[in-house]
Amino acid sequence: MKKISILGATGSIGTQAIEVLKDNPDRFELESLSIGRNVDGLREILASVTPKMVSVMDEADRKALQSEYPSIEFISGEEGLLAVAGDDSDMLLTAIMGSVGLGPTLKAIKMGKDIALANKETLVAAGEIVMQEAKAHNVDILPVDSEHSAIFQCLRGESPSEIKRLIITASGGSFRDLSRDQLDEVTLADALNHPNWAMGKKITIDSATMMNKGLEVIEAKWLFDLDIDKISTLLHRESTIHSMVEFVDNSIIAQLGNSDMKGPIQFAFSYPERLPMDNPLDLDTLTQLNFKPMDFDRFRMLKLAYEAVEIGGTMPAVMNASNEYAVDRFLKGEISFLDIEKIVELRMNEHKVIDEPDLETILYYDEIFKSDMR
Ligand SMILES: NC(=O)C1=CN([C@@H]2O[C@H](COP(=O)(O)OP(=O)(O)OC[C@H]3O[C@@H](n4cnc5c(N)ncnc54)[C@H](OP(=O)(O)O)[C@@H]3O)[C@@H](O)[C@H]2O)C=CC1
Ligand SMILES: CC(=O)[C@@H](O)[C@H](O)COP(=O)(O)O
Ligand SMILES: [Mn+2]
Repeated sequence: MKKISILGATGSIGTQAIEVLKDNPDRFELESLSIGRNVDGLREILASVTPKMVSVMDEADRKALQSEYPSIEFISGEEGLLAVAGDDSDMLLTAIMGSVGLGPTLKAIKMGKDIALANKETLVAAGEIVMQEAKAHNVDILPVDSEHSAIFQCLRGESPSEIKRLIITASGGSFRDLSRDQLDEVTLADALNHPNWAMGKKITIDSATMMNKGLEVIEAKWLFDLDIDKISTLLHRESTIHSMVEFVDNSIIAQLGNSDMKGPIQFAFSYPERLPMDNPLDLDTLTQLNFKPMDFDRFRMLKLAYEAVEIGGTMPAVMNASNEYAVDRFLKGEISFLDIEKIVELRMNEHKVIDEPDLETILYYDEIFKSDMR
């Protein structure tokens, strides 16, 4: 029995992960979990599973929940996230949103736990440090992000030296059929309407700005240890091909599936085995697969991400933190859609890069650029 813990259990990935655990009760056991502030969502989870420990964001929630569920240990704040990361499980699913996942992920790695990684912001902010620690502690980082799970599957049994390039597919997001001029008028509700995937709010906005693809390009660089010029993107509106790998002999291997994250989550949990699943892709009704070259003038956030990774040092962390800051303000209705891009670009331009930053330096800039403090 594999013991699994979840950071971000009330979210889109977290709730689907709990479904996967419940679908496979003879294989996986939930050890502990964290949530933020969605206490009703937590109550729904606790109606069908009983973890040993639960971390919540606020102390007031912890106190109330502790009296409601006396058999579960409740902890709060950052200490709570670190306690879940440091528990007795074999694997940690990082389904928390944002770079707040970095500290707990490193803690779990140092404890020798394998990581099922959904939280891409962690690798964008500190990919080099995280991958070095994983190597030092002999820990597997198993991708949950659909594109990276696809690439991971395409690369099974292949030699890294024979990779010509990764081809990360992009749906184009909520505004893919609009010109840049038309983006002046778009609303939050429009932005949250992803054409193919039901996901949390922050990643849905990232998909609409194409920053999601930027984060994914950087995530792929670290996960697969490749130079950035071997990582390409391609518009593919159906999201049926989750991603592809082109090899030196021009062969292209793709992984296909429905827009259902239970597949990548379950594969990360069961790897190297595959377990049966429902919801197969129906090839009989799949009539078309469309492809279009990426348009870097239309989707400038993706260009910024390539620039950030080329510059290196603290720049990817600064880009990520600035994006978290701007998306949060857009979600609160404080800025317009195009302001997200303006803020990220402005903050990146202002930043004096520190080369080869240590963890403390990354955390320092992460905090500053995620706030109004700078
Ligand atoms: N959704 C998807 O299909 C995919 C998501 N990902 C990545 O997975 C991660 C999670 O995404 P998603 O599930 O969509 O996000 P959601 O917003 O749906 O869920 C986020 C989870 O993290 C918790 N959380 C958020 N901020 C904090 C915080 N500061 N402290 C403690 N807990 C916090 C939330 O708690 P609460 O709600 O209780 O406040 C919730 O449980 C992201 O990094 C995303 O990029 C990657 C690929 C696909
Ligand atoms: C499900 C998943 O992995 C998301 O990251 C998804 O890929 C978003 O799609 P786009 O960013 O291509 O719109
Ligand atoms: Mn993805």
